[in-house]
Amino acid sequence: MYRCRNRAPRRRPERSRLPAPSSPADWIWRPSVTGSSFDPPADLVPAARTLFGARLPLATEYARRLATDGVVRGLIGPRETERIWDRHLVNCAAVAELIASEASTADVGSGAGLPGVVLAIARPDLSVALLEPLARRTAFLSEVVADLGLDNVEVVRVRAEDAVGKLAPVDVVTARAVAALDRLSAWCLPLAKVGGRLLALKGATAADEVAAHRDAVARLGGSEPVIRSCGQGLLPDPTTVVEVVRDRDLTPASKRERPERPGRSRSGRSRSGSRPRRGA
Ligand SMILES: C[S@@+](CC[C@H](N)C(=O)[O-])C[C@H]1O[C@@H](n2cnc3c(N)ncnc32)[C@H](O)[C@@H]1O
Repeated sequence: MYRCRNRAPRRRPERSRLPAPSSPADWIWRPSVTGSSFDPPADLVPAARTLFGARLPLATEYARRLATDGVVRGLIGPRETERIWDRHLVNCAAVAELIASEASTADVGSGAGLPGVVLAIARPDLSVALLEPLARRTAFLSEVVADLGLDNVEVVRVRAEDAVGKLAPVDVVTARAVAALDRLSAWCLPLAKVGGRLLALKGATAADEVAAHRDAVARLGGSEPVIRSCGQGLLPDPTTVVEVVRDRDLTPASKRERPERPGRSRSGRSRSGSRPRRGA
């Protein structure tokens, strides 16, 4: 059952094997250059400046939200607070180098906003739809998007497989830690335009996943997966991404988005609200 966003936040993280969040005073931070404990650690400042530019303060505010609210509300593990910047912010922002300017994107299984919110901060030219089925997470995402003033982001509470035909096909679908490559391709490729791409942030399992699932990806209308490394020369630990191009449209006609006829809404009513005349 979904929680009401007005209720007191749950105190324990979702995975019960994780310890309960400690108080902010117990969090371990690497040295900061400007004195705020939520700033990037000194060794990541050059990368953070390159990736976020003038929007670095927004990224820092997002880091603060993840490390405070995000932990208290069980959206991110308490141990993640000490690696918010390397494992989450710069790691996700590095993927922006694979995305063309002004692209439309959808982040499937966005969770607390990774990588979608990070990409929206780093790249205000993108439009970003955050797709997430769990109400508690979409509540957090909506608050963050409003508080950070991210006007290039839309939060959509939906399962990826139910979004086909409801969301206009996008140039790029991103996903991190959501599903294995075969299931991910089944969910994500139908959300991309033909010629659009799935960028799956995969880490060390990338090569094994490609070997295990390339046939399934081809059957789902995807290209041969290519492994990309993002943030080379910038990050101590570059981000590994599996890229799949949507080669073919295998979406059943019944699930495709139906373009509106000029002057008519989908209900069959004209924009003025009257029913079309027979034979008109
Ligand atoms: C392990 S979390 C990863 C969250 C985030 N991407 C990250 O890297 O921190 C997986 C997320 O996928 C979401 N998810 C699971 N099944 C999904 C589906 N069918 N469609 C969209 N999201 C889904 C979950 O609700 C959850 O938020």
